[in-house]
Amino acid sequence: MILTLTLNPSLDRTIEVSSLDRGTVIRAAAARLDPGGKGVNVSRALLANDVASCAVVPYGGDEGRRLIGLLSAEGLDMVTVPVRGATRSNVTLAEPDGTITKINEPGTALSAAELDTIAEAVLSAAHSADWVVASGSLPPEVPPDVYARLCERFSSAGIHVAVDTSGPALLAALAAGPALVKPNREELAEATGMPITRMGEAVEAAEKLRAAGARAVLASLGADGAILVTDGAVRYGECGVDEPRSTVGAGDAMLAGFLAAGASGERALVEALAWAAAAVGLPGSRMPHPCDIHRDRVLLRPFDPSMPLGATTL
Ligand SMILES: Nc1ncnc2c1ncn2[C@@H]1O[C@H](COP(=O)(O)OP(=O)(O)OP(=O)(O)O)[C@@H](O)[C@H]1O
Ligand SMILES: O=P(O)(O)OC[C@@]1(O)O[C@H](CO)[C@@H](O)[C@@H]1O
Repeated sequence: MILTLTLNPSLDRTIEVSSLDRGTVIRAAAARLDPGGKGVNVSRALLANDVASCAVVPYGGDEGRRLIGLLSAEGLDMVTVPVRGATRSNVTLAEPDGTITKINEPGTALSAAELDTIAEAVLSAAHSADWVVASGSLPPEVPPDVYARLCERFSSAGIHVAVDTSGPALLAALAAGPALVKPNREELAEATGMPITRMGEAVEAAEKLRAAGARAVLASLGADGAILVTDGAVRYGECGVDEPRSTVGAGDAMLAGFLAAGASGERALVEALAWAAAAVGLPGSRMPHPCDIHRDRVLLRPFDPSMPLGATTL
């Protein structure tokens, strides 16, 4: 079983616009609402592919109740923790050429008592977990070492921890020795202070994250695919998408596919790339089902350090 923790979940509203003209009234072509937050999406992708998962989800206010309603309608196995502050809403503006503009609210602060309750919920749900996934940004005032402390706790109990976050929370988590981190290109650059313009720099940055404590690094590089850097091996692959609809949540689908396939080696990388590409082909932060996933489109290639990386995407 894969347990996910999302300290800062969201309602994800996707608004399709024909163009984005600042300072004008824009009439939207369509809109959709998805449950969101990185760990929540990992659990949704696992559920869609019949892999056992449970999501720990703090929620508050009308938005929080709506979030839990949407997740219940999907049939997600959850431990919900009521908190005082309202759950945030994140907005994606999607243009016809695939350009995405995303506005993420900061979320509302969690008190020390609320954090303790959430940690207890994670600890009691983790008894049957093989992996704990700590994903997404931290709400305001949450100490940056919160994922690091979870990591220490679970690693000593023999439960693997995967972390997908950014900034100080990622740096603190690295020092606690997570089994896996899943940075995107911006997070790799931010965590290492290196510009990432070529594949060789991405691998070098991933090695720095390993030197800082992560055992394996699955780095997502947008349309350029992903690298898996482990002890003694660098693997690279990509997967084309016929008609990209939304990259939002593609990294979460990638992490879910990787864990579902055993979290190591080529097979897990193929699965990660196939799930991520499938998510890119779906609107909003919809997670892929088996019928959306095409493993035969994945190409694993020898890694070329001089390969330039394209423009970054969200
Ligand atoms: N335009 C694209 N075409 C094909 N595959 C893509 C494209 N964009 C993303 N992907 C796939 O999705 C994976 C994850 O994308 P990205 O690096 O943008 O993750 P992310 O920033 O963590 O996403 P999110 O935080 O929204 O989940 C990439 O490694 C790649 O495999
Ligand atoms: O603000 P964070 O926590 O970094 O990211 C939150 C978020 O952008 O991540 C998911 C996609 O990965 C969305 O469902 C959600 O809106």
